[in-house]
Amino acid sequence: MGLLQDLKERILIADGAMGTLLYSHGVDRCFEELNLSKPEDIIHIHEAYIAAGAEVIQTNTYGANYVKLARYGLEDEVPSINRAAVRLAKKAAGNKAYVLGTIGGLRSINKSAVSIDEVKRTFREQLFVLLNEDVDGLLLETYYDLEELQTVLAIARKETDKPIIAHVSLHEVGVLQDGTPLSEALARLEQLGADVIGLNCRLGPYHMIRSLEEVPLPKKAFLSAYPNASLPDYRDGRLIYETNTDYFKETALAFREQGVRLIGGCCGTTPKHIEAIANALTDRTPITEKVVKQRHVPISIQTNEPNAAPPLQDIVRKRRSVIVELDPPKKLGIAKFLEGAKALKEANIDALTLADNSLATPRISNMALGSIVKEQLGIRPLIHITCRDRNLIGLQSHLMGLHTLGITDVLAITGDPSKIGDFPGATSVYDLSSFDLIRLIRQFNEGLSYSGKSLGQKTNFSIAAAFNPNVRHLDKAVERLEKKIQCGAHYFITQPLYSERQIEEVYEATKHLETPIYIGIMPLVSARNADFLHHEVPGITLSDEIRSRMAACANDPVQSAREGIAIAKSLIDAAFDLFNGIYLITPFLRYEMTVELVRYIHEKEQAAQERKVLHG
Ligand SMILES: Cc1cc2nc3c(=O)[nH]c(=O)nc-3n(C[C@H](O)[C@H](O)[C@H](O)COP(=O)(O)OP(=O)(O)OC[C@H]3O[C@@H](n4cnc5c(N)ncnc54)[C@H](O)[C@@H]3O)c2cc1C
Ligand code: MET
Ligand SMILES: [Zn+2]
Repeated sequence: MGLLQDLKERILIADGAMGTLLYSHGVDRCFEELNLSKPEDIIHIHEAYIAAGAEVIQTNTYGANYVKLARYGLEDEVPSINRAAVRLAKKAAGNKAYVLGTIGGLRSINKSAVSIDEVKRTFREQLFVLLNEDVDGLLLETYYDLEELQTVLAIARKETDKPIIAHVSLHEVGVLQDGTPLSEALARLEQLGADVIGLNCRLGPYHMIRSLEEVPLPKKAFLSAYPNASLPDYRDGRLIYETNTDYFKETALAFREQGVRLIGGCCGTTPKHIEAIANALTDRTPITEKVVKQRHVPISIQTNEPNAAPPLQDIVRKRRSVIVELDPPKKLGIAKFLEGAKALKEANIDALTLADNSLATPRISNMALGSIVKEQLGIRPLIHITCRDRNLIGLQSHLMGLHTLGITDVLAITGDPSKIGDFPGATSVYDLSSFDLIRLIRQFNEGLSYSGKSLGQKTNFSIAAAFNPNVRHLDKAVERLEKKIQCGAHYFITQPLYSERQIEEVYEATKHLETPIYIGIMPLVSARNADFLHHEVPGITLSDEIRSRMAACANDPVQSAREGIAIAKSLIDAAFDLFNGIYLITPFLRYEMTVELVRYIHEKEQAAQERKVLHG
């Protein structure tokens, strides 16, 4: 008899957690390395699960891959650790249990932390060792990212005919983190050839059962569930799980009612939990019919008001567009800021962009000021959002706040690291990369939170992303733009550029993109300001001519500003015919400078239009 033949006829019981069990016994190092250094401990755990009733056990190889072992300097031990793991499990199992070779997912909340190429490479290496050791089947578990699981499952299916069990992990009931309903995800896994499909980790039985209520009995595959013992509690720096195992008796019956044929445990479970399941399931006959609960799809309310202004990406595609940055003050008191905002509105800008603690220095919240300029002055605020200052919870709360305030224009950026700012000891969060943040906002626009949970409404964000052309290899920066477009960026805004030649180079390097770009221009205010940018800001190089022009008026602030404006005007001239979008950065709240430049752009535009009319 084989594993699948058995599953056809009856419910099988699997083992529970390895990692959390070791951890609860005080092991606080690489769990998989113990296959080499403490083999008897691992055998002992396998035996305890079998004694409790497990008929299917898994190798201690959840994190025995190149990426995770490298954290312990053990990346060269992938073959030896996996080989040892299978031998230990087989020794414990004898002919009493099937041995599954476990491979764990790599991507969690941060999708871009591990590339798909790396996923494939890492997976193949571990897969071949496990298959060579002749496991009875494979357990692909704890995959939050469906793309990753589909990729590795396809590889495994090509390489072996042995049973493959494929498990996703959920943050929310019934839905994966990208919004895919569980039933659809499992159907895809079945289609890719998984023999057993189901869930493990993150959720306890209650939420898993609710999730499975929406899943029909698969046609060819079998369902499985390895719930956590409970939701974890955080005590004295440790994650603690519920230890009451009676609850697992009731839930085993509920899993059976959902058509689950392979029931085990994940984090926090122990041999006692498995024993409870085994005691409860005296009748191992699987159900063959099931009433499936319809997934509750919340009605999405589109927030797009009929007369809402078109998004900036549409405006800049059609006509000249000027947006201006006016940074929130570093001190309390916003009178001068509001004066500047008003003057810029009168000069006729399309949006006022508000930085998010730029240079990692605290400023008045740009959300607060954005709301004030919108409500009091009728200005369209464009809010920069860094990944530096807010974790995944804070970012989502921030986005919901912006939506609630009716602010729809955002710029998703990594953010200058805290090290460079006024509080170098502060944490730079970076739960998400700029790519992930762009994806998150796009997901909000579909009405879904990061974990795939419905937000009840769709947001309507227009998503800008940053473009830094001040790098050695412009082609690499352009590759990042392409990736940002894939993630959902609607348009780009560049760092300030300081030479006509560079503006042309940027045009040449990006003319194949259909996504609009606003070219950044920041007027210089003094020779010192020019020297600072040239010598101290990575990537920014000012031409000798510009620096000597600024140096020539070093002791005359009025003349310096004039010269700065003149230089900015020639940069505008260079950008004018190549790009519709101009992004002006106001230096040190000196808004009279950017006001003058906005006027210059509009006059130039008007003259160009008149010429066009004249010449037909
Ligand atoms: C329009 C604009 C507005 C900004 N506003 C703010 C703000 O409000 N607050 C703030 O703190 N910061 C701000 N910044 C700065 C920005 O956060 C950092 O400069 C950032 O690293 C570049 O943009 P990003 O965050 O999208 O970078 P990403 O494209 O996410 O890049 C992140 C990091 O990857 C590396 N990288 C990027 N491109 C390359 C390349 N071609 N070659 C090698 N390495 C590369 C760099 O280390 C870079 O810092 C702004 C930048 C721009 C262009
Ligand atoms: C993090 S999910 C659990 C992985 C593995 N099955 C273990 O119990 O250690
Ligand atoms: Zn787990």
